[in-house]
Amino acid sequence: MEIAQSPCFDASRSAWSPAEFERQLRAKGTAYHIHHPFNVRMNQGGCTADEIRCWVANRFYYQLCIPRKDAAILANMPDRAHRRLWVERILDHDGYGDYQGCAAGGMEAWTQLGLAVGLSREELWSLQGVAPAVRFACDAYVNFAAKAPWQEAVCSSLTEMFAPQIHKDRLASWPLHYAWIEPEGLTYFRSRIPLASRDVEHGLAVTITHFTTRQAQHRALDILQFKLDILWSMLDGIEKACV
Ligand SMILES: O=C(O)c1cc(C(=O)O)c2c(n1)C(=O)C(=O)c1cc(C(=O)O)[nH]c1-2
Repeated sequence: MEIAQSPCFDASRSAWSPAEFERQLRAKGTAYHIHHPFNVRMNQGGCTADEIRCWVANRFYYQLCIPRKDAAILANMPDRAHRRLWVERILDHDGYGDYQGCAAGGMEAWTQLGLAVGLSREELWSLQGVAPAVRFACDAYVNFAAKAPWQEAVCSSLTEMFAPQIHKDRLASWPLHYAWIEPEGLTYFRSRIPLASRDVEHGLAVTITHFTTRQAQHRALDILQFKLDILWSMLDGIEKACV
């Protein structure tokens, strides 16, 4: 898949230091979907119950795609040490073992969110309410992860640098604005905060080690922008389908 290239940079300039490269990656947070009008309105309490249900049902497709894209990356990773770290991401979402407690996994936690907002398990898992634009956006992420060199796919996961804040915002604002949602329904958001930070530590280490010329570092920024665009497009699709 072709990633759009940022317009003007001088490839002959020397590489950024790791610290400056990380700063440049983190600066991409200004384009995170935390700033999307639908997300802003949702966190300000402006959504109806139907709009919240619609967002939860559509976002479930993203939840479903994350372990599939992580499995695709795992398959492309030649190195055992990286695979040992990466496999945790799949288990985080799919769950493992006897399905008690945390082992139930993120998709089950998202299902509990669905139940808390008034969706049935069947409605959620049937994917009936998923808008085509949301499917296309999520599928683009899975396809990119399967086809790109694994380090590029790892780089595309770095939007997780910005995810703890979006989860914290929901934990702070939803109980105030949407008191009808049982607090246990918000467990998914709470659970992701430490996991996202752990994922980012590995993702940043891979990215900083792999993209070592100025040209490559710009490529990493373009990949991150591609993933930011996926998340933004998802919310565009959700806004169109749900409002
Ligand atoms: O709720 C959100 O806004 C949000 C965003 C993102 C993200 O930035 O990609 C992830 C998640 N949540 C999330 O829960 C999650 O498990 C996750 C995994 C990944 C990834 O790219 O591997 N992103 C995200």
